[in-house]
Amino acid sequence: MTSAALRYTGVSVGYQGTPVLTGVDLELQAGQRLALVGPNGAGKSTLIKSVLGMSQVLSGSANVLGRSPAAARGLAGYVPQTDTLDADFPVSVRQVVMMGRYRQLGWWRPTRPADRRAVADGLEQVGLADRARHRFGTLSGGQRQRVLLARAIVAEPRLLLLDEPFNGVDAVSQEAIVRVLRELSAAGTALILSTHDLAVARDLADLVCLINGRQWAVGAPGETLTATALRQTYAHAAVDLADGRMVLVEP
Ligand SMILES: Nc1ncnc2c1ncn2[C@@H]1O[C@H](COP(=O)(O)OP(=O)(O)OP(=O)(O)O)[C@@H](O)[C@H]1O
Repeated sequence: MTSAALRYTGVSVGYQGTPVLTGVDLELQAGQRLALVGPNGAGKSTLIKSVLGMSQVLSGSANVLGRSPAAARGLAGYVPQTDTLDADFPVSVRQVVMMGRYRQLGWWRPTRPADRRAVADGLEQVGLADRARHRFGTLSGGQRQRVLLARAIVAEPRLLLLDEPFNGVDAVSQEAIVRVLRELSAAGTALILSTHDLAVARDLADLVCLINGRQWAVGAPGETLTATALRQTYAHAAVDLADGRMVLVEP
């Protein structure tokens, strides 16, 4: 039997020895899509970073692709929030995507035909084949997000983490990203994405994890995106379920 893509048992994560999120119990199998949902400062990015070895696991047992997060470093794919990147970075779209091949290639080696094919396929998959020669910084936010997704895809990770991939993304880019994520999970990639959008979580995820300083719930969207669980997690926000829609309302 192959090991789970991710298994966290009683995990606390944080920085410099101080926890920001506690009580995390998660198990994710190949091909499953997990949405992390919670308010600003809930610990979504910190949890994602813990999988990548970029924040600390302070207690409990954390297993990533059958290893400790430190030993799994570089194995999981990562699509960061685009607003954390320097858009003036003087590189072409193709060069950004090629960076995803460096782990397999070694950055000191010339690219091989297989790498160039993978980059072309990755750009095709996210619908940006015609932008390959463009400068990364000239693209829109949604297009840049799709380029970063292509960069992650070409590394062929078994586990892919995406930090708020739909932030500031228009409907066309969102649709393109959702389609690619569905294709990836159908091919066996396990996905973890953070989002503030409850409709995205409901429609895209097999599992939803509600967090806010601690884990409040994990399970299928129908079990977790309930008024009671969302009120607990968001504390200050009311939840209006009128018309079957779930909306977070500031008091
Ligand atoms: N490098 C860091 N060092 C110390 N504390 C940090 C660091 N990064 C984040 N934090 C703190 O950890 C807590 C959780 O932040 P995190 O970014 O994980 O939340 P989030 O759920 O992703 O929020 P948002 O929705 O606003 O992106 C916050 O209180 C934040 O100030």
